[in-house]
Amino acid sequence: MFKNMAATMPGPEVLDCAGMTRADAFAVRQGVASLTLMERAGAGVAHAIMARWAPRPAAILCGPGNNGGDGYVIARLLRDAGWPVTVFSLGDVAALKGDAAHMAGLWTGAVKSLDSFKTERFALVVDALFGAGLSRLLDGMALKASRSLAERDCAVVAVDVPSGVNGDESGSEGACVKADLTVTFHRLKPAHLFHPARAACGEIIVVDIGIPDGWRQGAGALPEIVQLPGITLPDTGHDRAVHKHGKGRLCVLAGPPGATGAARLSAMAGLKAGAGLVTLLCPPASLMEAASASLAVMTKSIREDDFADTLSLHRPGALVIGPGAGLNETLKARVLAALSTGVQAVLDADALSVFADDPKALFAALHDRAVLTPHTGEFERLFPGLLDASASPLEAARAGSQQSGANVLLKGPATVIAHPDGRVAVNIHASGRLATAGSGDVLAGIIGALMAQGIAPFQAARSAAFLHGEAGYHLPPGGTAEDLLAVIPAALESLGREQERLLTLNRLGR
Ligand SMILES: NC(=O)C1=CN([C@@H]2O[C@H](COP(=O)(O)OP(=O)(O)OC[C@H]3O[C@@H](n4cnc5c(N)ncnc54)[C@H](OP(=O)(O)O)[C@@H]3O)[C@@H](O)[C@H]2O)[C@@H](O)CC1
Ligand SMILES: Nc1ncnc2c1ncn2[C@@H]1O[C@H](COP(=O)(O)OP(=O)(O)O)[C@@H](O)[C@H]1O
Ligand SMILES: [K+]
Repeated sequence: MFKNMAATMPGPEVLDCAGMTRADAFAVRQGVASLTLMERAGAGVAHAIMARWAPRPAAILCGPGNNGGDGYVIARLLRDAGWPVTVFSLGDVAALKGDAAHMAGLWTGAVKSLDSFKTERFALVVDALFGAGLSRLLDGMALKASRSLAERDCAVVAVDVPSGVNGDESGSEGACVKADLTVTFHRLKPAHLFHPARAACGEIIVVDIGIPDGWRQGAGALPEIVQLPGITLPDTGHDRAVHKHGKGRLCVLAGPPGATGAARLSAMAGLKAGAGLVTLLCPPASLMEAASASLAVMTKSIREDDFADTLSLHRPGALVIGPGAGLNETLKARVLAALSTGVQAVLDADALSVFADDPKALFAALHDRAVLTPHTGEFERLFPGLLDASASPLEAARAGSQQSGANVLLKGPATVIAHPDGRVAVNIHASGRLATAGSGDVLAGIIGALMAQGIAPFQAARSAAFLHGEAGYHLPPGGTAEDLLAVIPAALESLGREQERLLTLNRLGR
């Protein structure tokens, strides 16, 4: 079920271009020659190619900077391994500087102008035109080459990033190369995580180029990829010394009649994710609908005006508020009342959208015991323009969390979880089968359940995103949100088993 790239990653952090430059400079200060880093980078790409394809006519497209320098290393190593290699250069080879000039000097074959590059003569093309710090849109020969690659069915391998993609950015105004394989160095960059840039990368490999330990010094809190060893799962063992009230009480606010399905999904997800007791708090008119469709989930009728009192009566460890709740003033008042009690809360869907006209009123009441779970549309309503103004969802979620004072979980194929203190995590362990109505309601319930079981909100959100993602891999084709509920126990079981295996390996020192 672990169908992501975690297995090929040397470490969980995400580095932006500035961070990569700092790590590079650190390595050089520690005595690692930058030429050595470039040789290892090129070797990493050449080995990745040879592991996937038998020798075939290959074109290496080299740009004017160090990305092009890597290209000359790749050309030399492939040729030494018996590959028929042709090198094309964007610009004059004599104009290359530093390490790139040195590596070009070690290439003893011919160098043709990129202008003469024709895809139909090659079965594999290495894109070493521009690296992660792309400074402007592709144009001229580079644009022409990227277009011709898109028209032909040859394998394309991008060095560091597909040219046209900036490593810090999730998207670009302009054209970019579409790669089958992208080989990057040391750590993933934001562009490798978020669509549409991610879609241009194809398979992604991270190559260790030997930057010495210590490169993190002074880097601050780096965003990290959520990985199994770092998540906290509910205790689902057979220990008999437990009571349902000790396993976490979760409350979920139900919506008006005809719209209770979303809250019921959250509530059921809460039980499946290990909460001992889950109560749907129902407006009186919804009670029968909610009760008749729920067995293990409890239902309670609540009065119109005293939500804080309702919460003090039920004393939940956590509250989920928003799924199918209805956009009205009552919901606004209930969200603010809940926040004023300090209860740990997941604010989802309508609980976010209802503040579209006055997000500051929400922000003034928020605290770090709350988790906001917007998809991009809801995020835009709370933080107008922030996504567009940010290089990637990673930056947007970080800024949103700092503006609002709450944990923010920004949903998508890669989900970002940000804490107001600056910590950021990205979950990429998720199946596209999660793109089905109601799957976000299930996620909200899982987060609430983990918080109700005593897991701190940021950690609960990270862990829930990973568990929800794992459940997605257990979904059969055509699986709905109801099916997603049904596979949460299997997801818990497989993650628990894998975590146990990793712990055992760790104890054995392997
Ligand atoms: N850091 C490390 O540890 C390691 C890094 N390594 C490698 O180095 C790569 C980064 O190298 P880099 O900084 O030289 O950048 P790269 O893109 O090759 O060249 C910039 C040049 O391109 C130009 N230019 C930019 N956009 C353009 C456009 N659209 N159209 C036309 N021109 C454009 C730009 O021009 P300027 O903006 O200055 O006018 C400048 O001249 C990195 O991705 C990795 O592969 C490895 O060796 C391992 C160790
Ligand atoms: N293509 C995808 N790959 C992985 N996860 C996805 C994808 N599309 C959506 N998801 C996940 O599915 C959930 C959808 O939530 P949401 O947009 O709130 O849907 P709904 O409101 O219907 O419940 C989120 O957790 C999101 O991260
Ligand atoms: K490239």
